[in-house]
Amino acid sequence: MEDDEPPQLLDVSSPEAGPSSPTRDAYDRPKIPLTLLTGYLGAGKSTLLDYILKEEHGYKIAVCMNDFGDTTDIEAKSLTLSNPTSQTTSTEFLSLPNGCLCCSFKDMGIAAIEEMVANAPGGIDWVMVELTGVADPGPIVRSFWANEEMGDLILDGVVCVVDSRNVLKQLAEQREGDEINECQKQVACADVILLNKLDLVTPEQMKEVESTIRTINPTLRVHHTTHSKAPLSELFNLRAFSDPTALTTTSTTKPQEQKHDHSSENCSHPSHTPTHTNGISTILIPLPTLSQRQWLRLNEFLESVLWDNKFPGSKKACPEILRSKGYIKLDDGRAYVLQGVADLFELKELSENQDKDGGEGEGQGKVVFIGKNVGEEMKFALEEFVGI
Ligand SMILES: Nc1nc2c(ncn2[C@@H]2O[C@H](COP(=O)(O)OP(=O)(O)OP(=O)(O)O)[C@@H](O)[C@H]2O)c(=O)[nH]1
Repeated sequence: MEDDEPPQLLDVSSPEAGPSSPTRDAYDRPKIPLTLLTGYLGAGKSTLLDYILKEEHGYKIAVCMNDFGDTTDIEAKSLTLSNPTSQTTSTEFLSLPNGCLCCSFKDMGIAAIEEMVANAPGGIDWVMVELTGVADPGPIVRSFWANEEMGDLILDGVVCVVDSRNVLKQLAEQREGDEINECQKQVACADVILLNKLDLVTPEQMKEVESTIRTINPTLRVHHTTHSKAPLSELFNLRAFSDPTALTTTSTTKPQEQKHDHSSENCSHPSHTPTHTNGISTILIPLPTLSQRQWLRLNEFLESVLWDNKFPGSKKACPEILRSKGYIKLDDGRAYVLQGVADLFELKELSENQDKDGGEGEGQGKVVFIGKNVGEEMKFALEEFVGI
């Protein structure tokens, strides 16, 4: 997108979405969608929030930031505009001219965020929570997701901003005991990546960055940005934890493009052979239509691998899984989508409509595991245990 081009305001695929329906229910449930924002130190997270807080996009977004650090100008402006006579310097809670709310976020628990949203003047359409640059998003994603049943928020997706100039170096940073580093975890856990600082890399460097990022996480939607300027429609309504098309909509959007581009150059699909990058690897296991028995065996396999960290029926430890996704078809016509973050996973049955909406490639069942040293062993073990 060009600098002076207005952002795309609404996701037309989501008729409920929009500024005219502030209490809309994006999931047919009275819950407020929440986006987690990750990215390594200096990648451009605050720049993205700054952009969102200033743009006229029509959403009432509550933005929870780690601190107001780089946004003192917003703070000053909003305080002046909302209450010109006020001398207050409070940075607890700011109402911005475009309807957004901004709050300082330090060790703020989910309950506190929910309370803040419930008490927000005029209501809130969306919540964005920025994590620190060195945060491992896995446990945080897991907590928000686990809280959904009981809470008022629903996790829409994880957006990760990447400094395209430095990310290869950051991904390669060694940690004690060959641990997966934070940058790798952030990429592995993301649903959408902004390959930011496009102005600081050559097209060849960008290509290398994108291919490395996709090797770590082949299920990503990728946007190339400068100063984190991505249309909200590309960041919101991802339904990453409930969307049957999550595995088939990987795409790249370059700044001048408004729509997903599925050309072979820009669209990457998960590889069937494991791909390794700095200790993180990914495997896609194609699944045939499963019988009832095979379906139960698959459930057992997932429980053993994700909960007990073992291959079923064996004492052998299996690789640490950071993220799992899948689409499973049964021979009785049912279809399920698998979403997993670390040991937490969910198999959600798709309604006929959702399944029809699955888009290209939904006919092929598959499971994708992203984790440390995930290899063919995982594929062989699953195939043998499930009997496919
Ligand atoms: N040249 C260039 N600079 C950028 C771009 N995006 C952000 N920056 C600059 O990069 C620096 C870091 O950006 P921030 O938005 O503060 O990064 P952050 O991810 O919030 O950083 P932490 O809070 O340290 O985790 C700032 O000086 C931004 O102005 C870009 O696309 N191009």
